[in-house]
Amino acid sequence: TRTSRPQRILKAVQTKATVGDPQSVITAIDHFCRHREWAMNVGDEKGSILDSVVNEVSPVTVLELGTYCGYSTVRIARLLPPGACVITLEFNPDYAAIARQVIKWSGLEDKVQLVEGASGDWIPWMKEHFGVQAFDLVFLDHWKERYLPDTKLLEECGLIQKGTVLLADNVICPGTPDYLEYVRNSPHYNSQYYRSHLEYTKVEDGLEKSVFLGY
Ligand SMILES: CCCNc1ncnc2c1ncn2[C@@H]1O[C@H](/C=C/CNC(=O)c2cc(-c3ccc(F)cc3)cc(O)c2O)[C@H](C)[C@H]1O
Ligand SMILES: [Mg+2]
Repeated sequence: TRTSRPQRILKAVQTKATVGDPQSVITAIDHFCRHREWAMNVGDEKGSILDSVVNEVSPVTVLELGTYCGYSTVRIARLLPPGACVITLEFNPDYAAIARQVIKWSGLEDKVQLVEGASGDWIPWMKEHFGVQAFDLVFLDHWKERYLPDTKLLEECGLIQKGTVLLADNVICPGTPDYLEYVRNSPHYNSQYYRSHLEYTKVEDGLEKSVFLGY
């Protein structure tokens, strides 16, 4: 049977990128998705905004919701200092398997903990299982209708504390209206929109950065 798009993305990495060179992995995926087949990676334009937020926060523990092929996992992990790590949740086993190989090719496996499972099942176990006190940065890029319920779950589990930064992809396209309304109207968040474009296109999209102010 035909290969899947994530399998073709992995092949592009393995033929075009250099083992142990995260930037070449990012460049290979962006080139493939811009010139061969579009795919829903955060991409280079929004990826630069993601990079600037990671550098600004200099997080020790990062949570990523929705690994997909591991593109944004590599973008985040390549900027983390020794001792810092990104826990990334992916519930589709085929995507998780591809992402593991992309992360391995980039040489960043020591900074990444890829957990195969659903956010709703794993978030309540984060403290106990991973010894996480609170996340410094959360990157939301999974099913758009899950952004709000998972944010509320993270709050309930005490995984969002004063200073935690939430960075959400696709707040315009496909859009996350209930999440946007929540973080923009809540007195507990200071929210900021970074206008950009849908990956590899001229369509408007953007990232929303929301800093938790405490209770
Ligand atoms: C209950 C499960 C929830 N918990 C979960 N727990 C763990 N993993 C989860 C959970 N829910 C989902 N996932 C995983 O995350 C990934 C899902 C990612 C979803 N992303 C989009 O849908 C999107 C669409 C467009 C787009 C824009 C314009 C278009 F025309 C077409 C497409 C652009 C974009 O940048 C986009 O990120 C992955 C495929 C999926 O297995
Ligand atoms: Mg996205």
